[in-house]
This record gives sequence, C-alpha cells and structure tokens, in this order.
Amino acid sequence: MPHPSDATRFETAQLKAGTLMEALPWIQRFAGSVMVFKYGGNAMVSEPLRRAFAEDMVFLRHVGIRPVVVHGGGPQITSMLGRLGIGSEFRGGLRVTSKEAIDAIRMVLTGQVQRELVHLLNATGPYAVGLSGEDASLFNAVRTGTVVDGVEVDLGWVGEVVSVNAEPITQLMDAGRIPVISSVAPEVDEHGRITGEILNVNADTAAAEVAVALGAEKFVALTDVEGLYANWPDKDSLISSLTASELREMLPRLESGMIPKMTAALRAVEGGVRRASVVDGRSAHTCLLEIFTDTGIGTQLTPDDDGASS
Ligand SMILES: Nc1ncnc2c1ncn2[C@@H]1O[C@H](COP(=O)(O)OP(=O)(O)O)[C@@H](O)[C@H]1O
Ligand SMILES: CC(=O)N[C@@H](CCC(=O)OP(=O)(O)O)C(=O)O
Repeated sequence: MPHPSDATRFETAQLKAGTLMEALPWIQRFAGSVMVFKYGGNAMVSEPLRRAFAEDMVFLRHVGIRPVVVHGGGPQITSMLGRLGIGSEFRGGLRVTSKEAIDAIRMVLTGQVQRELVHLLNATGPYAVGLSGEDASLFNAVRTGTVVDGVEVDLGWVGEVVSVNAEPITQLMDAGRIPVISSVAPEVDEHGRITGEILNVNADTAAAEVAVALGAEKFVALTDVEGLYANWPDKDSLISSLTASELREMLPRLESGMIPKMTAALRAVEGGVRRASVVDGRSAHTCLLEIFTDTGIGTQLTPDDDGASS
C-alpha cells in the first residue's frame, strides 16, 4: 500500500484536531451534568457496537459527565420466550406479559443483557454497577394497560414506574461508577406497599423516569433507526429536531416501538430534562457524536419554553 504523502497526513491530523476542538465547548458545558442513556435491545446488534457504546460511556465519565445507562432487551426476551415455548405479542409497542413470562424477562434483562453490558463497561476499569428496579427499591411500579385505536388493552404483568429512589443512583455516580439499570420493577398497591409481584416495564418509560428523577441534562435513546421519521417508513422524512408541542400533535399517529420511545422522550422534557434525543445505535460512537458535535445526530426534542440551544 502506498504511504500517504506528508500533505495528506497533515490534512488528516488537522481534521482530527478540528474534531477535538469542536468538542471543547461541549465538554466545558456538560462537565458535572447527568445524562441518561436508554440502550435498546435492537441497538445491541454486534459485539463491536456494544463495545463502542461502552467506550462512549467510559469516555463521558472521564470528561466529567455522569452517565447512567438504562437498558432494554426486547429481542433478547422474545428469543428466550420462544425457546421456552412462550409467544410474544405487542400492543401499542408494549409486550403483553403473562405471569409465566415474568421470570424469563427478569432473567434475560438483569441476568443476561445487563451482565454483558457491565462486563463491557468494566473492560478498562471498575466503572459499572448493575442494578434492577428491585435493588434498593429503585423503582415502584403499578400495573398499566394501554389504549389501541381507542380500545383499552390489558397487558398483564406490565407496569409503569410511579416512583424512583434516586439516592442509590446518585451515590454510585458520586463514587465514580456508571449505574446500569434494568427495567423490571416491584409492584406496589394503592397504599404504596410492595405486593410481592414483579412487573415488566418498558425500558424507554423507565429511562425517562430515571432522567426526570435525576434532573438529567440529557436523555438519549439508542435504537435501530436514524431517529424519528415524520412519515415512517419514508426514509426522506427524518426529523432532526422538534418541539414538545409538535411531538404531542404527532404522538397519536406513531406506531409500534416509537410510541413508548417518543412518549418517554416527551415525559423527560416535560419533567425538566433539557434535551431528549433518539439516535441510531447501529453505528459506532453515536453517543459521542450526539453530545460533542455542533450539529448532533438523530432526532432532538426540545421543550416548548426552550431558553438556549445545544
Ligand atoms: N415514525 C417512526 N420513526 C422511526 N421508527 C419508527 C416509526 N414508527 C415505528 N417505528 C419503528 O420503531 C422501531 C424502534 O422501536 P423499538 O423496536 O422498540 O426499538 P428499541 O428496542 O431500540 O427500543 C423502529 O425500528 C421502527 O421499526
Ligand atoms: C412492557 C415491555 O414492552 N417491556 C419490554 C422491556 C424490554 C425493553 O423495553 O426492551 P427494548 O428497549 O429493547 O425494546 C419488553 O418486554 O420487551
């Protein structure tokens, strides 16, 4: 292979320096702030990509940002349920969950997907600590259904998070750790007492509640599309940014997994999170590009009363 000329090498080096300098104002601005990353099961498509995601989190941690990971694992759950002879049905983007499926879901999310993420994050140092919504009473959840085409649907053992115990998460961040959280949660009754049942919570929904409880600067959801499309699946209709009002108007027209994802993004900005983004987890280092470049990538949701841009 021919050696690149000195001029080409110099230009490449200048480009690299330019990228580093573009990051500087963002590093300064975000130092000390909490960012919650929802890592979807559909974005965990290969080992190198999962490793790149872990590297991004460690990078953020080393420039003074406090990353928190809330992970999904929908496809991994579907595969395990299939092996156990249990079918998978989704309504409004949420899994209809039987009691017999709960143990498998808990095992896949906390025992399998989370373990692998923790392992990858700890490749270069003792950063990650895995938790489920059951640990240190992180989440309390109540059973929830959904409405599809105006009709109420019973989803079984599916929950929504009604409270987040932020303290253990904050303690881990204060100790320099990266909390990695799975979205199974203990059920509470109307008096807030633990019933003994475990509920399956959509990971986007849980991540948004974590972001709100922590007063996060950003909520970033990694998935298997470039972002939100105005006319899915028309690839020319990718939305680069929209306001909470614009999203509220769009929500009733959304389909499948985008329903809980964009509802979660809206919940986050309505709950005080300054920015919510949906980015493509199928290419490496999208989190770094989203946070440290002037244009960002994917779809960014801003609050209606937006004071500043980022
Ligand atoms: N308007 C839309 N824009 C983008 N994706 C959409 C839209 N409507 C439906 N989708 C679907 O939502 C999927 C992402 O949700 P989901 O499968 O739950 O991902 P994850 O596992 O990352 O949470 C996309 O792969 C796409 O098939
Ligand atoms: C209620 C509900 O739908 N729970 C999800 C939990 C996992 C998840 O959300 O995973 P992704 O982020 O990969 O989609 C499920 O059972 O698939």
